[in-house]
Amino acid sequence: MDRFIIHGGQRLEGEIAIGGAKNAGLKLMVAGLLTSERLVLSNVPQIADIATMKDLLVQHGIAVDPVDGSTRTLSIGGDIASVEAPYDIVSKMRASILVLGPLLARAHEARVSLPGGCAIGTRPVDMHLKGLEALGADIRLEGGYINASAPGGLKGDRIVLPFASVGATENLVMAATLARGRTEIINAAREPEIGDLVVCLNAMGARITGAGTGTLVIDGVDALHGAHHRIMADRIECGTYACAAGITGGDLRLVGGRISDLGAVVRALEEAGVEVIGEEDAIRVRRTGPLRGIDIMTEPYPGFPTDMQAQFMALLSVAEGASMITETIFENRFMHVPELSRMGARINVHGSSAIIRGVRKLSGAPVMATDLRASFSLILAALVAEGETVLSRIYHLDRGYEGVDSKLAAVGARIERVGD
Ligand SMILES: CC(=O)N[C@H]1[C@@H](OP(=O)(O)OP(=O)(O)OC[C@H]2O[C@@H](n3ccc(=O)[nH]c3=O)[C@H](O)[C@@H]2O)O[C@H](CO)[C@@H](O)[C@@H]1O
Ligand SMILES: C=C(OP(=O)(O)O)C(=O)O
Repeated sequence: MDRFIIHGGQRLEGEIAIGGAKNAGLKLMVAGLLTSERLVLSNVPQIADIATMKDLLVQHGIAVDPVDGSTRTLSIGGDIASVEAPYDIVSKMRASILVLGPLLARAHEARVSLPGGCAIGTRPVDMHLKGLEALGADIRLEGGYINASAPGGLKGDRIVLPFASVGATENLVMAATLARGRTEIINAAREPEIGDLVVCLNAMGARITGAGTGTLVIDGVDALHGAHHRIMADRIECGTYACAAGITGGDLRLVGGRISDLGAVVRALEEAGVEVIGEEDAIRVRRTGPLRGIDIMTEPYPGFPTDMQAQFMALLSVAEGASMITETIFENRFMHVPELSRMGARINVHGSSAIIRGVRKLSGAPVMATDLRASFSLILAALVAEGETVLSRIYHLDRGYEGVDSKLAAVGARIERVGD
């Protein structure tokens, strides 16, 4: 298993290219299930989750072909040969559950493994299932699988989500594109990745309005057709490297990053003493003064994203004064705390809140990645720690960050990937 060896103390300066968004790209690939024509996606990030999604689509009989020899552009489409999403793929990547709605919509049946919990929480899928039932699906849980069918096709309805779930909104919006009549999703999630999905679905012939608001209205159509779509820039990758500039007192241009997608992250950076400047097709992030402690609460978009919580925990570990971070989205998303503490951070967790008392310095240590964002928080801490940090289990990072070592090394970090 590969590890990162990081020597702290370097100020980061230069440019980092922000790639296509994992959390948009995965759902956009799934949208390829909705048409027999080709959906061509560009700006595809080269990360493990995208490769897993390719395996899943291929298992359904859908072709996923590189365009002009490059896997940065994928041509997706074909006839559905199997409606089963097996346990070995779904257990690797929870976003696999998103094939359920599209399979039901196009093939009128689906057999999808239940994803189960993961390191950050139990993550049930009850809202996905109830919403699909409202659209007329018959759903039975058997042997760890969701067996779903809608022999006469899905039928539009009004669905009120009890919580603005990103995945449930995406599953239902995709299912509703091919349902008969009108579907309304009330309390829909407003994350920019859903907006990106809606743009693509509409380019494929869907009729969806309300993206970015809490109500999505979908008028079903008989069939979707092929389209070309460029995957939006990854706002979480962008926010993560913004934290790298902030924690090292550096100056980074994050090329391709969009300030409007960062929302509450910009405010939090500024309050903490990090300057954020929007440029044409880039965001410049720099810090010249001290880092200041702040309070953060994670919330659905446009609130502060849970996917940036761990990175801010690292940043605030070396800020002046105390900070409080409250995690409201996932019940177990503080696994980075014991690892950051091993590097000298002073953090106490009380239920869903963590109190962080800033320290003057962190020290390098052997630490372990536990999930995707937690892993990056340890890299951020390592960038300013005295001495050497060895980060193991970096397969978590490979799920969602492309070329972490090369991107960081190019702006001055001392980071090296080593195998066993
Ligand atoms: C691949 C992808 O895009 N993942 C993102 C997506 O995950 P995901 O789509 O899984 O997140 P959700 O918004 O659905 O989950 C939010 C909360 O709702 C709960 N819930 C969700 C569905 C359901 O049927 N029942 C239920 O109780 C979850 O357990 C969690 O506590 O949004 C999260 C919240 O912004 C991000 O952290 C993830 O990075
Ligand atoms: C939690 C995340 O992803 P997933 O929903 O795929 O686990 C994430 O991207 O931080």
